[in-house]
Amino acid sequence: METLAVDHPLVAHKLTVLRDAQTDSPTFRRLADELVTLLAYEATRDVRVAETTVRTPLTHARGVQLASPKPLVVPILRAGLGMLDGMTRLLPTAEVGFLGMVRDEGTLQAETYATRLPEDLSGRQCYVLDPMLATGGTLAAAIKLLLDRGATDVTAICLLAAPEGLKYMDEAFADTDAPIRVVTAAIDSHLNEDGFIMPGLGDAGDRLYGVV
Ligand SMILES: O=P(O)(O)OC[C@H]1O[C@H](OP(=O)(O)OP(=O)(O)O)[C@H](O)[C@@H]1O
Ligand SMILES: O=c1cc[nH]c(=O)[nH]1
Ligand SMILES: [Mg+2]
Repeated sequence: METLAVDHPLVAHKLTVLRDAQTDSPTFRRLADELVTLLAYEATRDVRVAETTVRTPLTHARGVQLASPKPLVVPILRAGLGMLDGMTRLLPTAEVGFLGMVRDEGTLQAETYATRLPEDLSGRQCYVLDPMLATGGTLAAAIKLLLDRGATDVTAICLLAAPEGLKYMDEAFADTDAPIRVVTAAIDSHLNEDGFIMPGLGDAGDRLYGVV
């Protein structure tokens, strides 16, 4: 598995405001959206394109367009939904599938409660959106599901990742041939005893949408 922590002053600035406990929900949503677009720029570096030609006002020019089959973007509900607009702004022609997953806050085990994905993902590049990679249980389960349906490579975009979760993912996909990537704004220090990322930003879903 490949991990990229994006080193850019604008990414660091937006992440700092997201971490701030004083940041309200509307500001949190806007910054998460902006941050995803910056991360998506790096995450889509290997997106498949096909050569094409266009007619300029003067002559012809060679260029590229997104290749078929189109990439699939998969936000993991609920918090990943806060990253969808920022991603599709950069990849407007991508298709979108949905995965609903929730982590049991006692056992830290992820459970899938909704799946709305194409049955066959053969040849598809997939981009999974989830702001928090904590133990890695949620993201690993989501990526396995996509690989089982034939996805050829999977890139996860996360706002924050914990070293424990990255190690778990590394081990989970050690024998997988398909390229797996994690692109994140930062790798934090550790998980606390409740499985929260430290220093982190708290519960991303609650900060985006409120406590349920
Ligand atoms: O790496 P893990 O230890 O599996 O934890 C990370 C998961 O926890 C959060 O979701 P949560 O279960 O809080 O659901 P929500 O998005 O509905 O708030 C987060 O958005 C990830 O999906
Ligand atoms: O720190 C964490 C860990 C899991 N889920 C979150 O929203 N935040
Ligand atoms: Mg949550």
